Amino acid sequence: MNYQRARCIRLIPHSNRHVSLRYHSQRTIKTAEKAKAQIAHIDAQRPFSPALVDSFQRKHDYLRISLTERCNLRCFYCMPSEGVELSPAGHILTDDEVIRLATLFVSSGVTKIRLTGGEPTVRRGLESIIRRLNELRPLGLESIGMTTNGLALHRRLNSYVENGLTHLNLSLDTLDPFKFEIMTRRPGHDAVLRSLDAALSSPGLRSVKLNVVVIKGLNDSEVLDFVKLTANKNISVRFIEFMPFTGNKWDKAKMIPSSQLLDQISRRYPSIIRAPDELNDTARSWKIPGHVGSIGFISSMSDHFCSSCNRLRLTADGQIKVCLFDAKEVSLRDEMRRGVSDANLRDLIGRAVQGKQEKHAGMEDINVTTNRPMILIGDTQPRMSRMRSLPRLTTRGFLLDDQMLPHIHRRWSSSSGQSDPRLTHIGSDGRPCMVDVGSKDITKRSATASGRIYIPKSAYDLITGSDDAYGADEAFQKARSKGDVFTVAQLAAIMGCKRTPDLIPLCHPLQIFNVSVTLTPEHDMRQVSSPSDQNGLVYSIKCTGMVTCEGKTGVEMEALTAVSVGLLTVWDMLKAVAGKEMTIGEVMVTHKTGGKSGDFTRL
Ligand SMILES: Nc1nc2c(ncn2[C@@H]2O[C@H](COP(=O)(O)OP(=O)(O)OP(=O)(O)O)[C@@H](O)[C@H]2O)c(=O)[nH]1
Ligand SMILES: C[S@@+](CC[C@H](N)C(=O)[O-])C[C@H]1O[C@@H](n2cnc3c(N)ncnc32)[C@H](O)[C@@H]1O
Ligand code: SF4
Ligand code: SF4
Repeated sequence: MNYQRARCIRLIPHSNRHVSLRYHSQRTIKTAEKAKAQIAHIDAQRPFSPALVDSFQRKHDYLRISLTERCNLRCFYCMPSEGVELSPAGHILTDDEVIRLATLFVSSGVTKIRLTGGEPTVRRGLESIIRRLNELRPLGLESIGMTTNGLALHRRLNSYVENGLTHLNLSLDTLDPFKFEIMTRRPGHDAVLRSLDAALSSPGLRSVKLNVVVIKGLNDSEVLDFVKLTANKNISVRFIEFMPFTGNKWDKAKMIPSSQLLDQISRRYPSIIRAPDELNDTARSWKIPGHVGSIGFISSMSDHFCSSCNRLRLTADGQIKVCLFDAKEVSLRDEMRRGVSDANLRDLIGRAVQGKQEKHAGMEDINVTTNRPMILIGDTQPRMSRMRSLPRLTTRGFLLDDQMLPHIHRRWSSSSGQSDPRLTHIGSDGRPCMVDVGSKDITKRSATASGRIYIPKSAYDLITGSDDAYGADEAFQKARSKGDVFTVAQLAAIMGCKRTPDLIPLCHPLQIFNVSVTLTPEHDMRQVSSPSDQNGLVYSIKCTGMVTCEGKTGVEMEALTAVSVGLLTVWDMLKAVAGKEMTIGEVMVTHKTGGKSGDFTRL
């Protein structure tokens, strides 16, 4: 049975908004009431699958599909600094599985699909997925949206639109290229601006929205600059409240409530007026008379919109997630791979939807330790002035100013807890010595380090399993005969870590509790001198090592050794095919806890 949802333009202001976001004219209220009545009438005529209606009578006609866990940026608010462990390739839904599920959801009443990630544009065959989704229009699908960071969009946008993409949300948190690198931990600001231009001049797109996550002390100084963009661009700029997810160092003090931003904008633009929202929209819309575009506030934290929630999400590894903030998931992938029928699949979806909570927990109570990081779910003061304080160049080439340092970067301090440029392993006689840690307290400590080996595409394909073209090549057979690169390198890293005091002369022997090492193949656009393919992609393996112990001194040397040995092992295993082209770099401590000097995180 096909359950079709009523279709009409919904321009209903929400009723449960923060008071300062709420006022609107009597006329708008009448129009809204009329539209509501029309929707109720049409809904009554066309049944909606009960599987998509939850116990609070919310109808879920909006499906967000995460197409990948991978991303070519590393936004600090979205993923932990040590990265995320990716699902093995075989766990990710195939194109056919995505389309089968999308078809089932659309025939049950979903009218809107949004593709997200990770970064959806890094998914192979995205055009074809959009084209196949577009074929679901006769079943009731009305719009195909995508949320993207825009890094690799400008070249392919036309083709996405030709295949059926109708709505584009572009994420860009800053208009300052330096700050962009700090927030995303990658270069590429220019490319995103090019994508924005391409989107605004694409006649096929029905809407272009700009997502700006506002972080106190980082980009809140740019709010009025973003508002200015709406003067002559037909764009909706949405200011998003910073939300907590596993590993993103959320802090209430860094989140600026939407109402505060609205106050700030109203002071500069007193004539600002409330604009109609689309039904179930996450954003409250406002408009400045005379501006072509509009602005919106997504206040997920300070003033949630759960009562009108119509969203379901499908993670890249095929789990249905009924709420962004609920860690519960049900694997549709496993059932499909067991050969379940569509009817049983729909029942399973129905049971998950029935379990949906009324709303997310309060701001302080959201359990961020058990939910996924945002990247795996799919979904500050006057402009930083270089006059105020001289920017500093960090070792990774990032510019930081003094205001940002307390929020995002704690500098190392010496064992005495004071900032001290003295070399602790050189004694007063100028000779090498170990640091006497006898008087220090035993504390629980951890350190995470990471590093990267850049490799050519052919080697990347070989170890990630997409190397059919090289199957017969002797050098490749030799490299392969050494075994699974990832497993061997992981073991080598763990063993290397345990030998740290034998390798580094003045290191203390420590009793290590745990060593965890991950190796992640990545390909993305970078400005490094490593060889890239014809699309400008650079291929690398990132090694991350986390070590914990209880002791009188830290384990950062152990974490660094683990990473270095892991990367050297990848080199050894690949040298037959890529020896002269590989580069090892970016070895650094990214996170540290415990000890007198306290916690440290490097962005
Ligand atoms: N609480 C909550 N916030 C959400 C949800 N989906 C998206 N958001 C918020 O909306 C922001 C922008 O997400 P987008 O991917 O652009 O999606 P959207 O705003 O729903 O997109 P539209 O289809 O244009 O309404 C995210 O950063 C979240 O803050 C949701 O289901 N629940
Ligand atoms: C997870 S991303 C995935 C799609 C794509 N990679 C992108 O960045 O647009 C979807 C949206 O979530 C937003 N987001 C990520 N982490 C967030 C957080 N902690 N709080 C609020 N929004 C967040 C991003 O800014 C982006 O607009
Ligand atoms: S917000 Fe988007 S671009 Fe940034 S790390 Fe997350 S998935 Fe990638
Ligand atoms: S928090 Fe959950 S219930 Fe609330 S709007 Fe988001 S997905 Fe819907």
